[in-house]
Amino acid sequence: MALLEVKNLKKVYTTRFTQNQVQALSNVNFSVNKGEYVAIMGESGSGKTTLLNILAALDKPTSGQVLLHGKDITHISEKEIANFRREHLGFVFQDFNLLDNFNNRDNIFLPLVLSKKKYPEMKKRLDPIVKQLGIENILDKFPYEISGGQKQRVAVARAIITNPDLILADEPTGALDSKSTEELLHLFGTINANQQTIVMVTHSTKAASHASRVLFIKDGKIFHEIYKGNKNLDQMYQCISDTLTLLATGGVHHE
Ligand SMILES: Nc1ncnc2c1ncn2[C@@H]1O[C@H](COP(=O)(O)OP(=O)(O)OP(=O)(O)O)[C@@H](O)[C@H]1O
Repeated sequence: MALLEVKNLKKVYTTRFTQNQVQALSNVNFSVNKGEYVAIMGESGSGKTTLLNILAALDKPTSGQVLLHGKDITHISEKEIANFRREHLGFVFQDFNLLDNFNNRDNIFLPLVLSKKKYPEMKKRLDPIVKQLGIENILDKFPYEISGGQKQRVAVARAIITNPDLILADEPTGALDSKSTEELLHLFGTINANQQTIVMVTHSTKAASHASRVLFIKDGKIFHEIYKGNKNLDQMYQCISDTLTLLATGGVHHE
């Protein structure tokens, strides 16, 4: 069974002042298996953020279903939703979303503290992760004392420490320089090789070429998908670029 199933997803926004209807997603269908690394691409306004917000249970669709392990997350009550997110999802954002009043260790511990885990359990989980991410020597520092690349590593540690079913990443390389981007993509590759499922929204062809599959959204619909298969990074990059050109020129994709 797929880990994540998105079925006939539709989202219509009603604008606040003019009451106009905007169809942000129409009939989106796809599924993600455990251990997959899926990138979602599309032009500005195509519906990526809307989709990610619904997958993150931050917003409700107008109709359709999002099943995680077969459970429809669009019907979780407001009371349960924070717990659900903490237990099942990990988040990595473009702007890191770390708390400046907490040192990096406590930022990483935060989801476990909120889940009322005991300190020995938290420490047991932290040790291998900080080693893997190479952030042992910055744990006592505060987010404002470290670089963007290091902040994103702390954010990744916070995302994976709960062993989430799914990591949702929103433009994770958007604020990073090229060296930190390389490091983060390498890191995502490593955690994905450990069977961590990742769904990442990105504008970066380079970032997307590391994924095992790329979904392209156009006008709120899935326009095309590319599987990495045996392609190397350069071939994947080229395939993605070609599809983006097709998208931008308004082309219709033919299988
Ligand atoms: N709260 C809202 N109210 C009304 N319309 C909205 C709202 N949020 C998004 N939209 C519209 O829905 C469509 C999809 O927007 P969305 O933010 O999902 O696109 P996106 O692909 O994430 O864009 P970007 O890459 O620029 O972030 C757009 O036409 C946008 O103007």
